[in-house]
Amino acid sequence: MPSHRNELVAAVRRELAEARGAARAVLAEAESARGEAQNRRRLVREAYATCLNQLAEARDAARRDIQRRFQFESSRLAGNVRHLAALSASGAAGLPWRMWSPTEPEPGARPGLLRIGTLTVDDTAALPALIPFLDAAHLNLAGPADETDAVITGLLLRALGTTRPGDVQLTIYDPEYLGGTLASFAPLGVSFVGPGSLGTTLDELVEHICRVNETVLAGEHQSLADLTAATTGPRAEPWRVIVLLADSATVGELTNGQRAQLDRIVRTGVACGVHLVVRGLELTEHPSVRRLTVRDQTATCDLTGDLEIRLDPPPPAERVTSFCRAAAERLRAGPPPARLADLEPREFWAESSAHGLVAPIGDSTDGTLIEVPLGDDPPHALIGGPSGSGKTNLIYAWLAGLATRYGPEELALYLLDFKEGVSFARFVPGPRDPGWLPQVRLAGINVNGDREFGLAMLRHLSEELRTRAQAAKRVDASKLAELRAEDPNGHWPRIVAVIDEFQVLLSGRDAVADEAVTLLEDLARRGRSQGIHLILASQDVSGIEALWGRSGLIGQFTLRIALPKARRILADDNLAAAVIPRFHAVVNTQSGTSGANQIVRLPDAGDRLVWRSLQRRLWRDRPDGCEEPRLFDGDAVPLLPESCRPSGPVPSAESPVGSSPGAVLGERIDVAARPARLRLGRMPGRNLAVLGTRTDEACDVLAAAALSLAAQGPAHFSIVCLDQDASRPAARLMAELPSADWCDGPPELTESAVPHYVIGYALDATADVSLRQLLADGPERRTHVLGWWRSVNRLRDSLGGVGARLDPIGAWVALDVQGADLAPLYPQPGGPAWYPRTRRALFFDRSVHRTPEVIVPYEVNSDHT
Ligand SMILES: Nc1ncnc2c1ncn2[C@@H]1O[C@H](COP(=O)(O)OP(=O)(O)OP(=O)(O)O)[C@@H](O)[C@H]1O
Repeated sequence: MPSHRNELVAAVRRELAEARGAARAVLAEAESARGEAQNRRRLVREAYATCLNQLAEARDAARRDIQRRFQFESSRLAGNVRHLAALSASGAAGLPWRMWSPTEPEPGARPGLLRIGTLTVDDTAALPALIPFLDAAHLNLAGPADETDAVITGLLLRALGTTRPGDVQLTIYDPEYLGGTLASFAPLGVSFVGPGSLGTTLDELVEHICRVNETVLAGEHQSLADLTAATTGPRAEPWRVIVLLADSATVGELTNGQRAQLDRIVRTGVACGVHLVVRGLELTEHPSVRRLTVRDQTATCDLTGDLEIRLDPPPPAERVTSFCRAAAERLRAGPPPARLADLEPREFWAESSAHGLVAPIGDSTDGTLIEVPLGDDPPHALIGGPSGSGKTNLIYAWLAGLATRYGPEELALYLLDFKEGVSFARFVPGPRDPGWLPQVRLAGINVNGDREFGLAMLRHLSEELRTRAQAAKRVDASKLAELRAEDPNGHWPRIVAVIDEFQVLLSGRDAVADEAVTLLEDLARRGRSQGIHLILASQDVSGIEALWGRSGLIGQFTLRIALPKARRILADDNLAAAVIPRFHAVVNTQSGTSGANQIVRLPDAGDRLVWRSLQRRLWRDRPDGCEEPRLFDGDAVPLLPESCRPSGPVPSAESPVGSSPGAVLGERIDVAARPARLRLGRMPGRNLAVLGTRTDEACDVLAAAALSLAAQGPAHFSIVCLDQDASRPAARLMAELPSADWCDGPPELTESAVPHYVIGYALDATADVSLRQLLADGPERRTHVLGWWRSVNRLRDSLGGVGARLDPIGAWVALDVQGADLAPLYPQPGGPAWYPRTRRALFFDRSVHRTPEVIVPYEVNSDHT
């Protein structure tokens, strides 16, 4: 039994021990789970805290970013708004009062907005608060009278300061103070309306609106603003601004009729330039009414919604008074003369010259531009005025008007100035400005000594006239418009040739003057129908007298422009030129008859910078292939062209240039600036004598001849230099020639496989007889002498002395030798008409010339070594 009990106890103990063990295990497990859970909780807590921190940081960063972007965007937008505001309310429309001064409006520009104060949006810097007025709105103000009146004073001053004197007519109705409120505007000729006259004033305005609609706009334009934008010149009608400073009594006194008239003005006034500025009275609802409520130096406007406008202080009273006095003074003096920019059209190069050229040169006293025509009638113009009267300035103004209207396809300009000046140099590329006036084909400056260049230009135009006449004949056209219609792909611009001080060309009873008159007569007579127009200007009565003697010529110049004190330009009984003031001109398209005068005020067109910026605009727009103009500068010495130097590969003996290579002697005075050449064939007399004592020029002529011959094919040169002064240029020439000998005297005549040229400096210093043989027999054996003799007599001595024949000298270039001294070398008795000029030479080749030709010896070495 006890053992049974013991077993039971043992079993219970065992079970208990097991149970305890199991419970312990469970406990341990639970403890470990709890630890784990606690650990997780801690981790989660920590993660949560980190997350919260990160989120806070991210939120802060995002907020900072948003704030930065907001600030950037808002300051960018504010900058844009400020920029737009500066454009919309420029100058007097927007400047603060301490810097304020009136601004002259651009011609045809629409009025902008007017500043009344500033706006602050969030924390951006203050923006200008602008409101529309002229050509845009009526203004209806509400608020205390003194504050609204201050706003009205500022607005009126800004509106008047941005328009021309007289462009705004002001009417003020001020029943309370009888005009006292805005009295500082009185000098402008303001109409002050008394309490009993409001009805009449409103009736008049309604009448005015009817008249503008009926006669000025006449159904063609929606508003005066559109009409002004579509035309040049002053505004067709001034703006009418009516300021109604109403009080409670006025409101009660307004009759139904007056109210109805006011409503009509509200509806129709803006398009006709009639604007109301009303305080103390509610205007009827209309899109053109802008409402402003003023209180405590601030305002709200229906345009800016709830944004508060901080109002500008009113303009200082003395500023208003001084402005009004100055404006009244300007009004009395009339509008200022047009500026060069006022002559520009709205759109450049939009005109066709098929039927003529029309361009303004200035304005009349009322500011209307005066246009000058050139075409079939009148075809040519004569400008006259004493020195300093403004002829050049007038030509500049005319050219500006033409060059901005007609592109290079429509107009070609040939400009020649015989004055000792460079008036036309600005139109061609120069060291400071590579641009040019795209219409200019040719410009001659410093031409006073080179009448031959005038002649060359006339010959060129005459050639153009012939080409046009032939083209017109082919298509049976009798004038340029018809030729252009028949040949739309042809290039037939109108040509305008301006010759300043043209009398220089006609002075002197010589061949140049004779030929010039003949060519001028032909161009004047036939140029009309072929689109070639002449503008001749002169200060010298004798020049004009020269024309009067040729009725065939003067009769074609039906457009006359006389500057102050010009004589003989207008008809004898037309005295207008004697009485016009400075910088004015009489334009007369009826050959100067009295009764056909138009008086023009000329703009100042001489300012180089203004011209340069205009020309740059035109130059940038030049069409592809627009060539640089040819410039002839009488004071410039042309350089021997590179193509006339043997620096490149010289043609070989197998490809000779021909049997008579051409020696280049100088530049011809012609439109194409071609080199003058002397052909040296195997014929007797094919030698050249350079005559005169100007060593430098003689050396240059010989060097140009030799180098150009060497550039044309294989040749051998013998250099003979008998004058110490010429030894340097001679040595330099020798160094540049591919095949040359230095000889102490004229070489013997020998057979030569290639042409042999003897270049002789101061050949009159030798009595060597071999020279005579070279001259006489050389050319047929391909040996030619190109020599310099210091006088014709010495040349004769070289050829055998008194009685010697000069036949071996077939061509000569004379420098400082008088025409009479050249008689022995010239076919006509008495010698050519030639008066030596610096850097000019007379070239005569017996075998080609009928009369000698003036050339400009090239400078061969620009460094003068
Ligand atoms: N409309 C004008 N407004 C202002 N200045 C002008 C005007 N016309 C000419 N001038 C000035 O008067 C001066 C003389 O003008 P310009 O050279 O055109 O006269 P000109 O008749 O060609 O004289 P000249 O024959 O002696 O060369 C210049 O200084 C020029 O700037």
